[in-house]
Amino acid sequence: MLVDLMGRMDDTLTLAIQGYGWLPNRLRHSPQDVVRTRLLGQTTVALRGPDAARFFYDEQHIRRHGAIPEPLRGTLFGKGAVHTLDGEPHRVRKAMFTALLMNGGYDGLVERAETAWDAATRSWAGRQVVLFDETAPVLARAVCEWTGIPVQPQDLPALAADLVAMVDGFATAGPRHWRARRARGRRERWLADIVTQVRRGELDVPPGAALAAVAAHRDSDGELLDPQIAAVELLNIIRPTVAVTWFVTFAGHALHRWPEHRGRLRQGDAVFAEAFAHEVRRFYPFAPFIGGRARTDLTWRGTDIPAGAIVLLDLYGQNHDARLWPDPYRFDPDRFVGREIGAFDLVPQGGGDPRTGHRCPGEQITVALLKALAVRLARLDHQVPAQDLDIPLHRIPTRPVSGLVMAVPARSAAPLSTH
Ligand code: HEM
Repeated sequence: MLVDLMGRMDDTLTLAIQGYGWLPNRLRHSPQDVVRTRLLGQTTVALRGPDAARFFYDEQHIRRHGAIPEPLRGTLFGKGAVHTLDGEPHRVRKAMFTALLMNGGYDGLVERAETAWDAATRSWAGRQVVLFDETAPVLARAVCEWTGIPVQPQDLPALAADLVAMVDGFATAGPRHWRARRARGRRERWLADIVTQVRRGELDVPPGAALAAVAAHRDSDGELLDPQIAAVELLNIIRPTVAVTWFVTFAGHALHRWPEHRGRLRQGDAVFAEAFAHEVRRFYPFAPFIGGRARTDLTWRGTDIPAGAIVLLDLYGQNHDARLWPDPYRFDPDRFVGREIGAFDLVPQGGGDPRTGHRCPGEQITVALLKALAVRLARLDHQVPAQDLDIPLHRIPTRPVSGLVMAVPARSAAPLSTH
């Protein structure tokens, strides 16, 4: 921890050094699960636990406008994104996402991902492949087909690389960050142009496809989205879908480390596959925390939170809290078999109600894709040769260093159906 010129402690450097460990380390010594510190020179209060999540997701307490620092807006989310809205403008924009992404709105996406995966695995026969690198174009193909965004097959690898770069570079300075910014600029221009073509009737889009819905969406002011903002929101569908690559790679890691889970997945046990997907999302590190700003002067468990202060909710720490998850560092999908998951318990993608709050609207899609691809991965005949499978916790976002190299024998080409 550093001390600023006024003698106040600032945790920015510690966060950069400790990554996922930073908040759990700071909160370990707080019986009230709250810690007050400074980030980027600003008062910051970090909270953990289901009650804290309820407090955090109360719109009377926390606003999102002005909460996301520019380096994150310029890479991960985009300027003017749904993530940064509050109140009625948020609800109207969010309704577009929940209609497209929840409760069967995503029909067809998983099937497309399975088809793309099967085509890819046929080309893996007799080769060594990197699971991370192979999965991203599979998901990019599936989500572009599903949203109606036109992409030539030969352009998919570059698109997948740009979408991965936007996620990979949000929490760092240096080359990864600049790669992310360039990727975002390039893809926003491309998609803004596509939206304009759709509006002019120059491009055919299947009715009901996400591209058509975003192009036609009207915000709470009754206006169509500026093409730039429409591009940002289309990226907020295709980028995180491709980000499921991280979880698929973690699933591959889990199957290698704990091969005893392979059998039930291979059999296509749907209840177990869903539990496995939840355990991957709980166990492995992805989103470390989320942030907002205090609307007014607040108090949480005796700690004052001044109006305007940054408020963080520790997602990674909550997903590894032994009070919620006994033996939290044991990878145990069975903990989710028969367990009702509360709205504020399992928070890899935020908490609360996605319809009214900022919780991720892509959670059902994430689980459905992960279930389907974990089953296929378990059925894929492959070896995991010696490699660096370390998952460094100081790096945000992290992944197995090798990306998970798999050696696929020549005769394992034929995929097995999950149906
Ligand atoms: C790869 C797995 C994913 C992870 C780890 C993840 C994580 C998150 C997190 C932590 C949030 C912020 C919640 C909050 O601020 O309260 C979020 C929001 C969001 N996610 Fe995801 N997500 C994933 C997949 C998806 C998918 C597949 C989609 C869409 C297809 C999606 C679309 C969104 C959108 C639009 C928001 C903004 C919601 C709002 O501000 O109201 N995410 N996600």
